[in-house]
Amino acid sequence: MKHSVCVLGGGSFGTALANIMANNGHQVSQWMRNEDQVEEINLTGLNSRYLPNAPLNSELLATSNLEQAIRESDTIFVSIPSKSFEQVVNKIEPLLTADKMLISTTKGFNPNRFELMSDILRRNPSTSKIGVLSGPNLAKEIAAGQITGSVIASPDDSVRNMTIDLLKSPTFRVYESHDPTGVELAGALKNIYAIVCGLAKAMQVGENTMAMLMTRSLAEMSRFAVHFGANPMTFLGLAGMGDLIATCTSPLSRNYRVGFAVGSGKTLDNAIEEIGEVAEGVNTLRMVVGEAHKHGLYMPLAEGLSKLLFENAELKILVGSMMTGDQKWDVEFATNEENKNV
Ligand SMILES: NC(=O)C1=CN([C@@H]2O[C@H](COP(=O)(O)OP(=O)(O)OC[C@H]3O[C@@H](n4cnc5c(N)ncnc54)[C@H](O)[C@@H]3O)[C@@H](O)[C@H]2O)C=CC1
Ligand SMILES: O=C(CO)COP(=O)(O)O
Repeated sequence: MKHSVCVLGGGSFGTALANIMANNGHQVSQWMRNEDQVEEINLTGLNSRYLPNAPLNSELLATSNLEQAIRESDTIFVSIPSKSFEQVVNKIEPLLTADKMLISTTKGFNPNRFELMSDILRRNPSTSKIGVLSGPNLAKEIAAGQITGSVIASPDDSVRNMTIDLLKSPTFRVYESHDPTGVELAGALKNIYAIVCGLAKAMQVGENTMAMLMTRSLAEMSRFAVHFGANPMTFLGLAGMGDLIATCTSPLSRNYRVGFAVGSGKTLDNAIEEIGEVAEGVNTLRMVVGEAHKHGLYMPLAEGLSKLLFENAELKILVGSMMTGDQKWDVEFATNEENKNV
C-alpha cells in the first residue's frame, strides 16, 4: 500500500531515509528550509552538500512548504539536529492530528534541558503515535546501498508496523523494540564514545585498547540508561552494541572524526568547523556528565573526555580514568540476582 510520508530535515540522514521510502513507491516529501537545496534536489535529483554521490529517486519531492508537507502526510520522520529539534516541532504542532505518526531519528539531547527528542514529541497534545528509529545507520553507507539494520522502538504496534512497511527494502532491515528509552539513549550516548574512540585511534592505540574502550563504553552507556528506566538487554542489540561498533570504528562518523581531529592536535572548535555537519556527541557529553554528577552515576570515560574537551586536561586523563577507576566487575547486569555480577 502506498503511504504519504514526510521527512523533516535536508541533511544526510533525512535524505537517505526519504530516498529509501521513495524507492519503495511511497509518496515522500522532504522538507528543508534552504530553497537552493530544494531546487537542486527537484531539478537534478542530488543533495550535493550532504550526500554528493547518491542519485535520488525522481519521485522524491523536496519542499520548503512545511504546512503542506505535514498536512499531506500520515507519518512524519523528524531528522533535525537536536539543537533545532524543539523549534521545528513547535512549528508543526498546530498541524498535527491524532492519526499522524511521529518518528524521531535524532540521536541527541535537548541542549536547553535534560530531555530526549521523544520527550519533545510527546509534549504535543495531538498525537500519541510516537516512535524512535536508531541503529548503526551511517547515512552515506545507506545511500550507497550497503546492507543495513535499524530498530524502531515504540509501545504502539501501529507505529512499529508502519515504520517497517515504509522502510523495509532488500538492503534495509528494520527490527522492533518495546524499549524506546533504551533505544533512544543508546543512539544518543554512543556519540560520546565515538569521540573517545576517534581520539584513541589518532593516538595509534592497539586493538586490545580499542576493544577495551568500546566494551567499557557499553558498560558506561547501559549503567546511565538503566538509571533512567532502560532495559540493559537493549544494549546488546543493533541500537546499542551495533551502533557503538559502527560509529567507534568508522571515519564516516562525524563524532569519531571530531575525536580523531582533536587527537591529532586540532582544537575542538576547529574540528567541529572542519566537519561542517552536526556532531551530536559534544552537546550530549555536556548534558550527560551534568546528569551523571547529579545522580551519582559513575562514568569515568565520559568524565575524562569532558575534562579533556572542556577543561583543557591532558590526553592521558582519558586512559587514566579507565585504568584506575573504582569499577571492578566486568558485567554489571545479568538476568538473575544470583549472577548479578558475572
Ligand atoms: N548522518 C547519519 O549518518 C545519521 C544521523 N543521525 C541523526 O540524525 C540527525 C540529523 O542528522 P543529519 O541528517 O546527519 O544532519 P546533517 O548535519 O547532515 O544535516 C542537518 C540538517 O538539518 C537542517 N537544520 C538544522 N537546523 C534546522 C532548523 N532550525 N530548521 C530546519 N532545518 C534545520 C540543516 O539545514 C541540515 O539540512 C542527527 O541527530 C544525527 O545524530 C542518525 C543516524 C545516522
Ligand atoms: O549515528 C550515526 C550512525 O549510526 C551517525 O553518526 P555520526 O553522527 O557520528 O556521523
